[in-house]
Amino acid sequence: MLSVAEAFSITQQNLLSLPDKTISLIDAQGRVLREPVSADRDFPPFDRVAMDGIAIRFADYKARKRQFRVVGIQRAGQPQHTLQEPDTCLEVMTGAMLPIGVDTVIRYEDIRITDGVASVMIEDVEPGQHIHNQATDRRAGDELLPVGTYLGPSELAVAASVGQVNVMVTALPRIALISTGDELVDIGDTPLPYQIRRSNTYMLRAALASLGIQASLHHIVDDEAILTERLATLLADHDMLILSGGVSAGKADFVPDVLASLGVQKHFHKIEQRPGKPLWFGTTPEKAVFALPGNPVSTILCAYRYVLPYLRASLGLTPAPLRYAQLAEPVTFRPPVTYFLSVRLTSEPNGQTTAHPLPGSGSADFANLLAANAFMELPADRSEFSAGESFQVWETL
Ligand SMILES: Nc1nc2c(c(=O)[nH]1)N[C@H]1C(S)=C(S)[C@@H](COP(=O)(O)OP(=O)(O)OC[C@H]3O[C@@H](n4cnc5c(N)ncnc54)[C@H](O)[C@@H]3O)O[C@H]1N2
Ligand code: MOO
Ligand SMILES: [Mg+2]
Repeated sequence: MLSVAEAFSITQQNLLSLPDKTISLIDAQGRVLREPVSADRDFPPFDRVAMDGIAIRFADYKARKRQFRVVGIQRAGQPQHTLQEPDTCLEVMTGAMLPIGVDTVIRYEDIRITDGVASVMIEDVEPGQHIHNQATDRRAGDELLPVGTYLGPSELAVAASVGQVNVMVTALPRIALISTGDELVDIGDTPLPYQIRRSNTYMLRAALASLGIQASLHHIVDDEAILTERLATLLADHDMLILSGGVSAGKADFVPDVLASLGVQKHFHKIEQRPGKPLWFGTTPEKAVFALPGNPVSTILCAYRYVLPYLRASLGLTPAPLRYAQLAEPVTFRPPVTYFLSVRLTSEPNGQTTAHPLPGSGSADFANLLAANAFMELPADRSEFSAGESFQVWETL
């Protein structure tokens, strides 16, 4: 059976190849950039006044001059003015171009203007103060957003400022989320004693929404012929299928055989891990299929540990930064497989992240996920884990 690292690496070597798409910047929140965005002008594009007040020649101030006749006003959004005569000043507004002939700004709070003459009240004026000089931050032509950038609020602001009305991003994959199982009824139905409402596909849809993906929801009963027919259609209409249930050893666990019969090449089935051991992954030349174990804790673990990193990489995003936390209490886990322990992460005043174990009652105990907010990955080659030891965590945000 495969280790977690081996299974993960197989998924990452068989990514979806997704086309580029040009979309309006207003719709680009959460998308992944496919062409670099560069500065069309310097940042800032001119010597920019940074405080409301007056602009003077520092040489006048240095020569003990403290009173300046106000000869005009330079507002933001106006062409650049010029200060002609010595011992005069211009009022200047934040965001305006610094006028020609001045080099220092003094705030309104530090002057008094009486009868058109500004008197400087402070003695610590520095040359060039309160001016945000042209090109201090970035230069015209600098690459601002490389390919693979996730477009969040700051990135969209920068793209907007350089005139990117449209951006080229990775097209989102069309994904079908499919629950399987005769015991599962619609959430609007009242289950009979031997039935439950399906929940995994709702959980998966929410997890995928973090990447901007709106997956469709489907349900298929445990009938091999029906499963074959429905999966054939869903496969034809989507880039990726994510199934839940029907991948273990039961009499109704038809999913692996049906996927094989549809020409989906199996890359692996089963990983040395708990929960989520029966995870199945396969591809066709253009599509991918993850068949996740049906127990809800297994489903979500496999989604966050394999499926989301797979989608991130397929979209061209850099991997999410690794996260670690310190165990709050000792943990014992005997089987020689990787144990994904449900934990609640808390952040300490010293900056450390602590993981409080919430083992729950097994991989069907999805109510336990309400208190937990991450899985801690405890390595397979040990069974004792001490308080204070640090291990990788996968947040289930
Ligand atoms: N003899 C063995 N039995 C089992 C093994 C094994 O290795 N040998 N593996 C166990 C493990 S581990 C898991 S995990 C489960 C995986 O089962 P399946 O993927 O085949 O899933 P099902 O049998 O269809 O269902 C399992 C469980 O999950 C519930 N479920 C399924 N889908 C949903 C859904 N959409 N929403 C909510 N709950 C769902 C289902 O009702 C079952 O209770 O197998 C073990 N058995
Ligand atoms: O993988 Mo199963 O999730 O241990 O119950
Ligand atoms: Mg089963």
